[in-house]
Amino acid sequence: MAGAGDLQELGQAEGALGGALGERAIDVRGLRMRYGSKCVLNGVDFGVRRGEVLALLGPNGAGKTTIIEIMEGFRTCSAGEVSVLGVDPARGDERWRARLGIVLQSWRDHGKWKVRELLAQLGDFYRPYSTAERPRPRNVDELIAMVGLEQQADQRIASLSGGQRRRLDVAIGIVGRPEVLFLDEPTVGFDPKARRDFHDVVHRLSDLEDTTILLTTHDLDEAEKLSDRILILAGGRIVADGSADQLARETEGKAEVRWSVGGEHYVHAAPDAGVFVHELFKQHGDRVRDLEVRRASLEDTYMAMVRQHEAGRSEEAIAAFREAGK
Ligand SMILES: Nc1ncnc2c1ncn2[C@@H]1O[C@H](COP(=O)(O)OP(=O)(O)OP(=O)(O)O)[C@@H](O)[C@H]1O
Repeated sequence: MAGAGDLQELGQAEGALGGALGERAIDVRGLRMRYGSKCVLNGVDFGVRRGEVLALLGPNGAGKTTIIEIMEGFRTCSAGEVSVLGVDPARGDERWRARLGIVLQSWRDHGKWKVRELLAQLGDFYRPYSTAERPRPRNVDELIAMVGLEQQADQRIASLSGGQRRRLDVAIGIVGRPEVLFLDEPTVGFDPKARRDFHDVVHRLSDLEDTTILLTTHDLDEAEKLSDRILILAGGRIVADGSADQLARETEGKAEVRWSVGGEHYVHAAPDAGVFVHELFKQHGDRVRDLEVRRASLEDTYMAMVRQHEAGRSEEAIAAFREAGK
């Protein structure tokens, strides 16, 4: 039977290319979670390398927040092994916690505080855990500029707009210069400029500070732009694991080829667009015009995987994914 363990091997092979397995910041094996009689996670395996940006995708209720909360130590899993920075989150102490950054979905109100005051206050928690490599906390003014809240720095939090509060959430998540950052739907409520600024922050954190980032999002375009690797969670299992390009290539999705000959327009879905286009030119030569090849997008891949799962065919989807990846 093809299972998430096989996909894990795929992830490991990929991980081995980018860095030694020992450099993993997060390791999850055989993770299971039940709420009462309801099984939400049914054997989840994956690893995340240091400095890697990983996007966790999946339909509403798939268990993404549950995974993140287990890794943060907020929830205890029903079974399996989880290691974050070499520590089981259920046993993580304050020193371990100070190495993490967390941006949750729900907003915890500190309405009476001013932006700068709150960040300075929260930053103090990290001061004892400062190292030469990671000075903690981050300078508050630099942080405020990083998330674009300069104009609101001395404003009360209760008076911020929804998007500005979300920027503050991100600032709170990174004030301690975390080694691992968890972002649960970080850009909900962001306008396009805030979204782009946030993408710059993520790239800066991973490229310049080697921060490992695990984020959940429903925005596939964002997942593709931000992450080195994407996991798709459905039916309590990881059903796909790879870069956006790999997922698009390795799913059974077909590329769409469009062209015209003698003024007539044609479209054809081809599993191997290269072979098809070669045949097309063999047949029609330079009479082929307006040639366009569109490979399966991440959205196509995502929809295909989730649809197969919903039709009760996730085993088949995993097997097809593995087969295509050989
Ligand atoms: N404390 C809880 N008690 C019982 N069931 C819960 C609890 N928390 C989550 N669940 C259930 O577990 C499932 C997974 O929830 P979770 O919030 O992890 O999903 P998600 O993938 O983050 O969803 P979304 O995309 O909607 O944020 C859901 O069916 C949810 O109803």
